[in-house]
Amino acid sequence: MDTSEFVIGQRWVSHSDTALGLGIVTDISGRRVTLGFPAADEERTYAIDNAPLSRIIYQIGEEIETFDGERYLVRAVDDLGGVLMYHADDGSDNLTQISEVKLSSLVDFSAPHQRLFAGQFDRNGAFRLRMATAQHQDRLRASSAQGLIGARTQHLPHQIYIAHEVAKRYAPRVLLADEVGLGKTIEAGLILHYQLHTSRARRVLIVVPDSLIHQWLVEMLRRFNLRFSIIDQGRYEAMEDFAELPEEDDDLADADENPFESEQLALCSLDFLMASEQAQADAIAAGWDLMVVDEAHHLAWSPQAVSPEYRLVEQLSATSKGLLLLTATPEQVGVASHFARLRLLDPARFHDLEAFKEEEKQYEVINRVVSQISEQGVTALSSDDRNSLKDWLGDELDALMSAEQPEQAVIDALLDRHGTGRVLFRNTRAAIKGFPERHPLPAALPCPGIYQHNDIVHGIGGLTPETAMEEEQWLAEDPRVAWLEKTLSGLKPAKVVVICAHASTAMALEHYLQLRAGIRSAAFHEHLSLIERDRAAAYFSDTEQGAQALICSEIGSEGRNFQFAHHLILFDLPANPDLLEQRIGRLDRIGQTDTIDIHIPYLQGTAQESQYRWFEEGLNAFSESCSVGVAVHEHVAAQWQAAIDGQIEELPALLEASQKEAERLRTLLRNGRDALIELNSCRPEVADALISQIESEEESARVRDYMIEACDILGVDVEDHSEHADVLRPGEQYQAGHVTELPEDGMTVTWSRQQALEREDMAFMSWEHPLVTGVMESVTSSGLGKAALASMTVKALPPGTLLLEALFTVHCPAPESLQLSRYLPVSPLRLLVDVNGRNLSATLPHDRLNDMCSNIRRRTAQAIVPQIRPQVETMVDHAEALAEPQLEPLRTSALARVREVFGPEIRRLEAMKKVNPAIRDDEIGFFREQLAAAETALGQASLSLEGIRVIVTA
Ligand SMILES: Nc1ncnc2c1ncn2[C@@H]1O[C@H](COP(=O)(O)OP(=O)(O)OP(=O)(O)O)[C@@H](O)[C@H]1O
Repeated sequence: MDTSEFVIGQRWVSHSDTALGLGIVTDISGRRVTLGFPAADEERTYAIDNAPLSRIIYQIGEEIETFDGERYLVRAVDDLGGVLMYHADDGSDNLTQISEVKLSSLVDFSAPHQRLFAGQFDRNGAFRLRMATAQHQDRLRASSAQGLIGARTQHLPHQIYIAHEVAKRYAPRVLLADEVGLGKTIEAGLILHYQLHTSRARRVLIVVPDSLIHQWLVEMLRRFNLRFSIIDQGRYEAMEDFAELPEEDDDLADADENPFESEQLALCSLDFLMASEQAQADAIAAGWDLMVVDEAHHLAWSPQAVSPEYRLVEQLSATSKGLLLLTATPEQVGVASHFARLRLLDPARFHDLEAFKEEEKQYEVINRVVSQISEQGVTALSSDDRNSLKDWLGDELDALMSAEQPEQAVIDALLDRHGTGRVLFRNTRAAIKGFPERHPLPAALPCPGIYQHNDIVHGIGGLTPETAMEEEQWLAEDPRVAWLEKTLSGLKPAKVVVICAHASTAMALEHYLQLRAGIRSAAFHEHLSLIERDRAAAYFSDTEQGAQALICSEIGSEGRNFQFAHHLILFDLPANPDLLEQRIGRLDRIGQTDTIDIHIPYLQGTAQESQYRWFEEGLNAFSESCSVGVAVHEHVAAQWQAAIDGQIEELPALLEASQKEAERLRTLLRNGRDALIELNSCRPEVADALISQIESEEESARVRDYMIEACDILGVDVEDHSEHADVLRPGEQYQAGHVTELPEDGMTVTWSRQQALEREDMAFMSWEHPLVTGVMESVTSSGLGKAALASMTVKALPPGTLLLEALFTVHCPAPESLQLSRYLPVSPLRLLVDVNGRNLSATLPHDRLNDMCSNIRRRTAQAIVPQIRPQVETMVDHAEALAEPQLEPLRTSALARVREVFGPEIRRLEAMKKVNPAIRDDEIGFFREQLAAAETALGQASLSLEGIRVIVTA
């Protein structure tokens, strides 16, 4: 660089530190030049020979801005002794003279060629990364697997189906009611992940029982990378401590005034909310996009009595757009409560309990017609059935019959428009198959004198007679205690879950086993703090040093994962059959590999024996999951009470009546409601197609290849760990701003889903891991790789020939929630042109060019750029001219796709509304608004130049 190039007053930019802004030459002495950088309030001195500086000269037609913020268009440029004078237009054809000295120091060279001319160009690899990022983002956003690839879960069809079906809805409001242990938490997690990943939701509240807080926190993080914050009493107390700080710390206290507002992803327990009016008010005031309530059977409701829990969730759900209720036993507290939960989801549809009950009676007929259609086709229907169809589907039937696949169209319409199809999903073990057997092992024990003497072995209390006695006494004399000790010793070292109804029983048993019998055990009950409970569960799950037995009160029968154990001891039996199912469900869940032994000690001639026999012989509830227990109980309530009260002679009649009623209900449900719900809860062909799509996404486009290249460019060291696994660590050239999720001490990652399922200590690097999405977003939104210079040797081209490789993407300013990328993908368009405007894109594809290009030394490149500027500008013009005609077809097909998706959806919802008020007005309104907004946004779409690589032949 020649000294004479620098003149005081000139504007230059540092390409090694662009954040300094536009510098001004303030001093030249000897072989050194000094620049002031007003934007950064800094001064720097450089050796003239190798100053990393580029001269900034605006061209005719470009916009300039003065330091006082006025903007002008350059019309002419004069060189006055080395300092430029711009003749600029203020937009009203008034020409003003502006010396470059007066230019604003805040410069943003956003156009790729401006960056190139300002010396802000990168090496070849950065351009390649930019191109690859655009291509991957484009493919991923258009994929139906989007939102479902990031979870560390096995692909189970029933879960993937539900997740996809629910997550794609606007503000979904559904009841996830799979049988115990089939993965409702996972389904909810998948839905949350999808909605958050696609920006359909941002604020989420999860409400669960106290005992499940930690499990949810961990599951959301390790499986879905979702970081929830727990809001509990401790958080409020910490806020009070802040409030007492001196005044200058007030901001800190204010910021946290409503913790539900300051968290985007909040997790709290229903018990805590019930105990704190302040927390209730805060949670309601905060407003949510999506709320999840686990173990929703606790929300009891009847027309006469509404539980406080129900009332609270009702208020909360009114402030949340979406709502996911989870329960394995929807009818545990009766059909009225089940109806009331549906009412929470959709008050317009479920407003009348009696009408709901009446409607359920129709299900059998609907199911019969559905089966007939799927077996024989629509045309084979009898005229009676056709008339019924007409009644159910109204005028819409004709349109459905002329659909491409009329059978499927009619069945879909029936499932959609009738019953609980849209809001209720329930998968059963019977439908999913592959679950291990359950093996009941009863142990009849003599009733001890202490109980007989007090006559406390009958009635509901007779199920837990020990609670009426002194602890010392029953521990010594209740034969179940000695039996328990012996059974546990006999099963050693197998892990055993012991469940009893009351905390006092669990505590006494655990002390006894630990201290007197020397059996390693842990207690799990409501009198322990959350941390103590988690510690107990962790001690139990430890395979080497852990406890053999976990003695739980009833709170251990909900939600917890104990499938690594194969033995369950029911120290007593619950009165409610659904509670029995919940207890067994701790072991009988996804991941259970062995037959489950259910040990049932009971005292002969007492309520315990009647209850055991009722469950076993009346309901067959030990060997098989029983969904009709509560309904059967309602039917035989008087006989059951008599048997429990000690009228043993009533037992045979009770058992017979229960068997009959259970059979009748099972047949009814199999033919009616359950069949319809099952059809709606998993369509295997849709689920399989989705899974194939996810798998091919995982297999075809290798996230590892992409990330290895990104790591190389962003200064992250990649160390081989083992097959499928690497260790990522910040390296010497680490660009932290692009890799925000990488911890300082690095992380071990696996690229294989299978390994991720086995090795929880490794992060699962999928296309949806935050580290990967973070890198992609950062590459696209930053200037990295926007401009590059490369050299290439090709015999056919004379040295010094210039080529320009350009990357265009479609730019469509619209809210992310519109999801326009699904219809108008960024559609990366790559063009290769020469100075004469020849389109060489097909002759030299990107990959081939990559192999041929090599980097140019930075100093050489800096010297070349000013010389080739006019040719580069010409080539950019050529590329833009070639790109422009490609926009219209993209826009037209995007518009067609938007209409294709929204149009039928709106028509369908409108048709449904005529026969079924399940459809909310805001849902239809939402789709209409989305369509209108999408059409407007698409009209404004444009092509934007996102990157250039200038290639100079050598
Ligand atoms: N797709 C999956 N991949 C891996 N593990 C899974 C998957 N689905 C479920 N599991 C595991 O199976 C167990 C049961 O799942 P989950 O807790 O979601 O069931 P649930 O239906 O909510 O149970 P409950 O009715 O007891 O509340 C958990 O340990 C969960 O981690």
